[in-house]
Amino acid sequence: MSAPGGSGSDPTVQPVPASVVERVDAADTTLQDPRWAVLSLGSNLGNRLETLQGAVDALEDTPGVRVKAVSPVYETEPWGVEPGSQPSYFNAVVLLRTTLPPASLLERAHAVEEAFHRVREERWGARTLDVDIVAYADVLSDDPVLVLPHPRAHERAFVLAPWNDVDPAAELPGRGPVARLLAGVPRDGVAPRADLELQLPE
Ligand SMILES: Nc1ncnc2c1ncn2[C@@H]1O[C@H](COP(=O)(O)OP(=O)(O)OP(=O)(O)O)[C@@H](O)[C@H]1O
Ligand SMILES: Nc1nc2c(c(=O)[nH]1)N=C(CO)CN2
Repeated sequence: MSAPGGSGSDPTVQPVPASVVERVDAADTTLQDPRWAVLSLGSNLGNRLETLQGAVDALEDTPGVRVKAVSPVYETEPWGVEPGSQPSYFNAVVLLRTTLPPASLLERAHAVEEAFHRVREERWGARTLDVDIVAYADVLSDDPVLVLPHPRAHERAFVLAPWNDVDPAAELPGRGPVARLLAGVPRDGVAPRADLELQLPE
C-alpha cells in the first residue's frame, strides 16, 4: 500500500490528502482503543477549588485524554497524619477515557501537579495538588513506580465516596464493588461540599 497522501504505483488510486487520513483515523475509536482510568485529585494548600478545576482542565487539554465525568467535591480531614497538623483537603475523582499507556498518564499527572507548584517534602505532607491514578482499566501492577490499582484507594473514603457518587456501579479491580468498600471504611471527616462544584470541560 502507498503511504498516506502518496501517489503509489496504481494510477487508478487518487492520493488521499493527509488531513483526510487524520480525520478518518481520529474517528476510528478501535484504532485508538481508549481505556478507562480513574484519578483522585486532592488539594490542601492555596485556593483548593481553583486548583482542582485547573487540574481537571489540564487533564482535558492532554492529547489522548478525555475527561468523561467529575465527582462532587468533598472536604476531608487529612488522612494518615497527626490530627490538626494540616489544613483540610478538597478531594474529587475524575473519570477519563485515554489512549495514553499507564506510565504516560502518570507522567502527565506529575506534570499537572508541578504546574500547580506541588512540592514533595515529606510523605503525606500538605500539598497544592495531588493527582493519583486510582485505577487504569483492569490493569494490576505491583511496580512501585506505578502500583495499580492505587495501593491505598480501597481504604480511603476520600477516594471511594466521590467515586461512588459519580459511578455507583464502579468496581476497584482486584478488590470489588466501590459501594461495598465504601460501606466498610470510616467516613467521619469526609463531608460533601454541596455548595461547590467542579465543571466538566466542554
Ligand atoms: N497509582 C499511583 N498513582 C500515583 N502515584 C503512584 C501510584 N503508584 C505508585 N506511585 C508512585 O508513588 C510516588 C509518590 O506519589 P505521591 O507523592 O503522590 O504520594 P502521596 O500522594 O504522598 O501518597 P499516597 O501514594 O499514599 O497517595 C510517585 O512518584 C509514583 O511514582
Ligand atoms: N483527606 C485526605 N488525606 C490525604 C490525602 C487526600 O487527598 N485527602 N492525600 C494523601 C496523600 O495522597 C494523604 N492524606
